[in-house]
Amino acid sequence: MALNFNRVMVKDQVVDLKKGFLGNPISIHGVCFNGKKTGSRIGVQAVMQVGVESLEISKGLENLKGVLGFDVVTEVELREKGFLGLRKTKLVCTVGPACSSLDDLEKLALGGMNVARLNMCHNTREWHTDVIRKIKKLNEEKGYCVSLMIDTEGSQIHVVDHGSPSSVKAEEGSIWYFTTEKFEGSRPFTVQANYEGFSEGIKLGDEIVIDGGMATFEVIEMVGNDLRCKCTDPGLFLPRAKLSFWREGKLIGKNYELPTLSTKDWSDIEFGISEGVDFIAMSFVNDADAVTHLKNYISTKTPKSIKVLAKIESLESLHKLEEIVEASDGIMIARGDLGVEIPLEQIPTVQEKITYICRQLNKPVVVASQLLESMTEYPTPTRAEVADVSEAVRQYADALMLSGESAIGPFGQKALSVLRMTSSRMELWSREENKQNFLFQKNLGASLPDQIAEEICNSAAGMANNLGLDAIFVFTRHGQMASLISRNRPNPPIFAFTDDCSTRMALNLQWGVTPLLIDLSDDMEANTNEAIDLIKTKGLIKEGDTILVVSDIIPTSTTQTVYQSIQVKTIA
Ligand SMILES: Nc1ncnc2c1ncn2[C@@H]1O[C@H](COP(=O)(O)OP(=O)(O)O)[C@@H](O)[C@H]1O
Ligand SMILES: C=C(OP(=O)(O)O)C(=O)O
Ligand SMILES: [K+]
Ligand SMILES: [Mg+2]
Repeated sequence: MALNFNRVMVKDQVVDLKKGFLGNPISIHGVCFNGKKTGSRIGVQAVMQVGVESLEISKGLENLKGVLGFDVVTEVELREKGFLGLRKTKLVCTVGPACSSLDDLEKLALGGMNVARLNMCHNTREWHTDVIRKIKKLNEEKGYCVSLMIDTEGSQIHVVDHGSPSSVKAEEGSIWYFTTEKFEGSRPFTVQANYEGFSEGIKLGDEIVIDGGMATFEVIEMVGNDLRCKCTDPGLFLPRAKLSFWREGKLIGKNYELPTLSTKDWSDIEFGISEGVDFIAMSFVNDADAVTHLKNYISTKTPKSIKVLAKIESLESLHKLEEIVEASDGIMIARGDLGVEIPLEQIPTVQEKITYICRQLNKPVVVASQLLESMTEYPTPTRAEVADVSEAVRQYADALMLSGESAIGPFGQKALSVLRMTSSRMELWSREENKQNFLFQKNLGASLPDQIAEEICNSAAGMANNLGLDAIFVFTRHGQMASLISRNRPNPPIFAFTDDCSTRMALNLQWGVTPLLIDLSDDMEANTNEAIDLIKTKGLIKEGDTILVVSDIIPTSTTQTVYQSIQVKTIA
């Protein structure tokens, strides 16, 4: 439901919420309804539903941001399909020129896009700002809940110019000149690379592989820093094609001399922070330190919790997988570049291993690249692509990602619906056929309350499955409890009630979790009743439905007892 009002009556005075009250930015802090004072967000809903008698004003517009309760898409899905029908696997769409209008973005949101990804490799700052504003507008004015992710360019050796804006064919035996020197207009058989040191350490006879195998060249002459090469395996140069260097069948680790985050990446990160994005995906992470460094940096720059996803796309990162997963807030399996660095036949097993480790260590994992590649051009996917998507769902990835399919393809919405339907189908099958693979439980918590939380969440998932309950309600400030339940991949949907906007947006990437914004107090009984009422008033829960309620709200005052509980409630 959207907060689609700009003005309210405050003590008989009309207040423009955008302009503020007496020159101060304002938010609705408390609302009197039927003589009873309620908190901010509950109150806001009362405003919309029945009108209010009076408002109390406090500073900061924060409370107005975001939307109470369900986002519009989940609400419709729930109404149509019931609790068990809610899709568990989350969907990420790369936004590009083919889908950047408000209308197209709304269609993707309606089609189930949970996270919009902006790849900072492409396009201008203004273009990215415009897309971010549009998505926020859809969330705030129309009640969608689409999180924002920026993806850093990373240090990669790639083609800047190969003499054409589109792809160019390299024929067997043709001679090409690789340089970093910029050239004007068209210079046939010349390729400009982005990185000065691209040819350092290269010897005669080494190979240059384009985009992980699109074409291959052999170095036949060194001309200063430039290379003259002969095409030994014909193929295509796409714009911005990636270059990798091989000797005697082995990758030469050239990328490692470059920093994980370039000057441009830092400036893009600065931009992401100032625009208040929810996730930063970091390209070419090679160790945990790079992730920790970025996370620390973000925490000094903004109070908002921005999640850092490490992209696994280098050979090096596979050697340090566990430490990288532990240091980050989530992982993206960037199969595109990974397939340049390791033999393609290893991708499926590596993917399975990464998704499993992420689940054990309780970090969300996104499977990315080429899921429905043929749909970048054609309106239907190949059978093999559908099988690949299903396999990622069977492995319990948290999320699936579209790249060119949505960014530049004319069938982006259709590709999204293929992801949606394929994942729902696989989820249903796993559940009905009892194919779920259970997790080897690894204990994560160090302190007693953390260990209790973990045990509660493991038991909650088991109980919900064994008893065939309708839904799991979890109250969570930082999202930890919700993700611990999600880690068990239970059958019923997980409704995560939080009063923190960034927690809500971060939970959008977690398997089976529907995040809802609500007013939370230290009184758990009141919280539970409010949550049930919220769903009841919408007619989405009925008498006799049985839900599991999990909470671990550590009270704000130290004199109160810590309240960690698990209850079963049958709706009266
Ligand atoms: N913001 C953008 N502006 C223009 N083109 C884009 C944008 N984002 C993505 N693209 C296009 O979509 C393709 C797929 O995008 P992406 O998933 O980011 O993969 P990659 O950059 O690795 O090819 C890109 O190659 C590029 O052609
Ligand atoms: C997702 C990936 O990264 P990017 O699109 O940024 O190269 C990938 O390499 O698969
Ligand atoms: K990138
Ligand atoms: Mg990549």
